[in-house]
Amino acid sequence: MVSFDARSKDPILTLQDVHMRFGGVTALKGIHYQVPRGIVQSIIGPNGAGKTTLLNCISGVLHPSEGVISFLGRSVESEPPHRIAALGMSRTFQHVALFPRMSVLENVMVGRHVRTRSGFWAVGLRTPTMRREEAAIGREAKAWLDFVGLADAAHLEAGALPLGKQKILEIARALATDPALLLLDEPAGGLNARETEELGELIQRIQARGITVILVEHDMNLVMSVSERILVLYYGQPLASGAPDEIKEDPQVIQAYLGDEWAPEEGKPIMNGRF
Ligand SMILES: Nc1ncnc2c1ncn2[C@@H]1O[C@H](COP(=O)(O)OP(=O)(O)OP(=O)(O)O)[C@@H](O)[C@H]1O
Repeated sequence: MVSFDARSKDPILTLQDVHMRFGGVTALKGIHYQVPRGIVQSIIGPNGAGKTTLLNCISGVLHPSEGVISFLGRSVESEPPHRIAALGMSRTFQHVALFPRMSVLENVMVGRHVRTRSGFWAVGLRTPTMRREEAAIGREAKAWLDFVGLADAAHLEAGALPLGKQKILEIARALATDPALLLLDEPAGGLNARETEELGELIQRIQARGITVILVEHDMNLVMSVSERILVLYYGQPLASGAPDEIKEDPQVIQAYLGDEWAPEEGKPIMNGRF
């Protein structure tokens, strides 16, 4: 078992003995882990290793069968997703989940409403207070679109954007909740090399704003370039944890991913493809 002490004494997220069972399948088998504030923490592992299940447990989409998950010092393993979001955790999904008929700007405004008193649908009543709040939400949503580089697309229908831009829009919507912790589930899936590079830059700018990022991703170039620390999951258990250079050279990780016959030649990068 890999147990990792946080560098910081005040981790943003702590997992203690987290198990997740689906009938006869045990997707997570006793995860102990801590994520320090302010880092980009990646979670990698072969298909079926339990990465998405772990994100779902952290964000309240699933409740773990056993174990404790603390976010900002508070146990959240039994909380519903909206309450966890209100505490300052936000996420994107592996498959884009936007409102395709709404504009790009409106999609971000929906994210922002997590933080407001009136709520998205109540705005339809249009009292003066709500109108003021709505105008402020619009300004903040525009600022986030600007931040991710989608300001020019603000009034387009979200469903009309190419996939790469829809994925960035999902990130803008997640950021609009003002998260302390942002979970990204395979954000590079379906992106081309240039878009993936831009995504990497965006993740670094998000981190520079003080937001902790947990990244689940198969694109190893992206993972290696943005992560401060990487957790490798294998059959529902942590196999290794460390800085990118340590993970690249970890024989157990190489074996888990590639098998002995794919061991790299001396001096060549190990993880430079998609798994
Ligand atoms: N709702 C579910 N019901 C039953 N089994 C599930 C469910 N969700 C996940 N599993 C199983 O749990 C294990 C972990 O799945 P998970 O999707 O978390 O892996 P992953 O590492 O995210 O994989 P990928 O890289 O392919 O997305 C797999 O064996 C999967 O079949």
